[in-house]
Amino acid sequence: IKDGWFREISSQWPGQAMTLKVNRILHVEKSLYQDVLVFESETFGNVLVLDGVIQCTERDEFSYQEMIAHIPLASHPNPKKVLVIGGGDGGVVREVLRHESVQEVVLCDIDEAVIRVSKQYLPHMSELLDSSRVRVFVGDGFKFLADNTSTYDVIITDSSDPVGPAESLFQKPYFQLLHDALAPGGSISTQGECLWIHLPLIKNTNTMVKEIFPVVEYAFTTIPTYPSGQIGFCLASKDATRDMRTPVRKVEGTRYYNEDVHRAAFILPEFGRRILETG
Ligand SMILES: NCCCCCc1nc2ccccc2[nH]1
Repeated sequence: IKDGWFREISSQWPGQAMTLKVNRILHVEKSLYQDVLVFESETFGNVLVLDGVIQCTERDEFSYQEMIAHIPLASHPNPKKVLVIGGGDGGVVREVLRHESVQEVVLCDIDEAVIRVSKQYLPHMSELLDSSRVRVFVGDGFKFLADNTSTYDVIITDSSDPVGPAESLFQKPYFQLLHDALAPGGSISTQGECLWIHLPLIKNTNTMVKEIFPVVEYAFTTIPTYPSGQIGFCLASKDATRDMRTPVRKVEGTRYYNEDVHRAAFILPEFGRRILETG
């Protein structure tokens, strides 16, 4: 942070950097896994930063949390058990609980510092982590998945980027574990990076996931504080007949997501469609 501005400089997006005006620094910590920073921004509320990368801001987090949750959930006929890997801020859990069919949400995040800091500085994201339908585990998602096969109707991987603690969550063994932890007819969504920045990574992930799942799709949302103002999702289903582009249930109380936005999220610009939807 220099002259009152936070700059998101990263080798993942060379030559560009999102900058946010800082009112005051709220928390600085080196956890077991990453550097944790929370600051109060001038126009985006409180901001959570992990290893120098913006994870969420109070003003625009709902776009990402709603889309990563409701695309797999609203297109699933009857989701009862949901698992969230990562997402220690609690935003995805808040969205999962909007589905009345969901009986239990389990959250597994490797870093207790993210959960603790989110409870303190991101109340509108973390408050439902204490809901009676929610169980929170601190640990490695790999181990958790291996210990819980054929269990979940939807698994959402709300990870940071493939640099640091989340690196392994973008590789084939992880997607095989996801597949095996799903109940029949289960679906997944994962933080899938941005077409403007990570197209080769997205292509490789798409190809790799197609070797494991019969249905694989990519969708994206707009979000001002992620690099290039967009972020996407890798979506897949064990059910070869699942149409993840079509919501089969309405979702109440959202600020970004609706059934038309759901469908529109899969419509890619030509440079993305050409790479992802052909062989
Ligand atoms: N450069 C884009 C990063 C996207 C990160 C999405 C995200 N935001 C999070 C907040 C807390 C824990 C895990 C998270 N995963």
